[in-house]
Amino acid sequence: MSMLITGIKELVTGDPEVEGAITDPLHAGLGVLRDAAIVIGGGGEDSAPTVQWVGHAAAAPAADWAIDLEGRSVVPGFVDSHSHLVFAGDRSAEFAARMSGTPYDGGGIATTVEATRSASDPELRTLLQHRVQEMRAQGTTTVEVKSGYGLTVEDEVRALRLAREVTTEVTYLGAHVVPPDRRDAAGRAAYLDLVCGEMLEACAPHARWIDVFCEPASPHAFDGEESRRVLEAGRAAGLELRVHGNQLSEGPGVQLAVELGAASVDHCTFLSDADVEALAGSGTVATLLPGVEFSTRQPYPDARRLIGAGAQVAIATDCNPGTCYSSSMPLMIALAVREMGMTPAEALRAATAGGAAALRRTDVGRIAVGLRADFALVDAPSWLHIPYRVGVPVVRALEV
Ligand SMILES: N=CN[C@@H](CCC(=O)O)C(=O)O
Ligand SMILES: [Zn+2]
Repeated sequence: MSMLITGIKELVTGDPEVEGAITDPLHAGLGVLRDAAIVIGGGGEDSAPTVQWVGHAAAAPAADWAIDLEGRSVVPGFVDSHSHLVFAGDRSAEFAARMSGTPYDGGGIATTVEATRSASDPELRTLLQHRVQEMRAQGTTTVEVKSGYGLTVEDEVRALRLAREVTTEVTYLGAHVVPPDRRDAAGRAAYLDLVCGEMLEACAPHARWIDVFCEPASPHAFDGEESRRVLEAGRAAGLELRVHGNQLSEGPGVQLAVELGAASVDHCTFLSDADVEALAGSGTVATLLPGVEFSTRQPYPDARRLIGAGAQVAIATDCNPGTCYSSSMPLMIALAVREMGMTPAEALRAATAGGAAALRRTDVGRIAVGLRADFALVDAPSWLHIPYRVGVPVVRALEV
């Protein structure tokens, strides 16, 4: 069975080469078709429908069924390549303190670890499912989910098992922080042994990725050498690499990520010229998390400097209880445009194809023949309404 989706005022394909795409600078890199249609087909119990045809509505082939979007717009489903959705507890008071000047240093993570360990599986599952639904309701169709609020073998495995119920993009983050009861030198060394040994062995079968919070400026996180050890152990266990780097200060995270061939280094708030240069010539995506800067009152990363140098950029929510409790990719797009100087087209691309690159995925982030039918519906005549109508729920995942 095939279905024709027609009445699309603007269709963002993400393929700049698509025939008939608008060529002006406002739409650069997006492959936008006006008055467009899509035909999807296939799919069944175990597989999603795929795109069979994309083009101007006037040239659309017949299909078994048709739906008319009556002048709304369609974009690729957002790819949120960085989130920490498996947690319990509340840290709103920490947010309030930051708004009146208390700096973020990662110390609050311990509060979430305690609450998460105390929650039952059904409680955590319900919280996780609710957050994923919240994301879909705002246009996100692919999400990466990290562990990192368990910090024992059992609790990290549990977080990964739960994450695997909602996504294939599961990340082992035992190296989020050193647990508070292990902060002396011996305890720290023993925790690192655990993260790279028994905990890794138990977690690797449940994850695709390994991540580390590389931040020498935080007493809770890991320095360059510790991070290298974590990443190399993860790689030896068959995991692919991603890094939290350069969030609170210039540091070794970016260089390490590039050197080890990580798919992405995330935050990139404080970068040296050498960091920018390294990213520009690399296969490592710079993932920017503007909601973190919003919620921690930090300066925003310099997206123009990265884009100008030729680095590949993604944006993601980092949805977590500490630095950014927002699941909204539309808000991240708006912040990227308003606060980081990205054009609307660059921001939308970073939230779709950029996120896909950060997850090394070629099957999402674009709308093209042969790819999964993975779309978000914009209740407006133009995709530009995503940042333009900031705070208004104009975009949601399109269920087909
Ligand atoms: N910086 C490290 N981890 C998270 C924050 C976690 C938390 O504060 O609970 C982040 O990406 O910002
Ligand atoms: Zn994070």
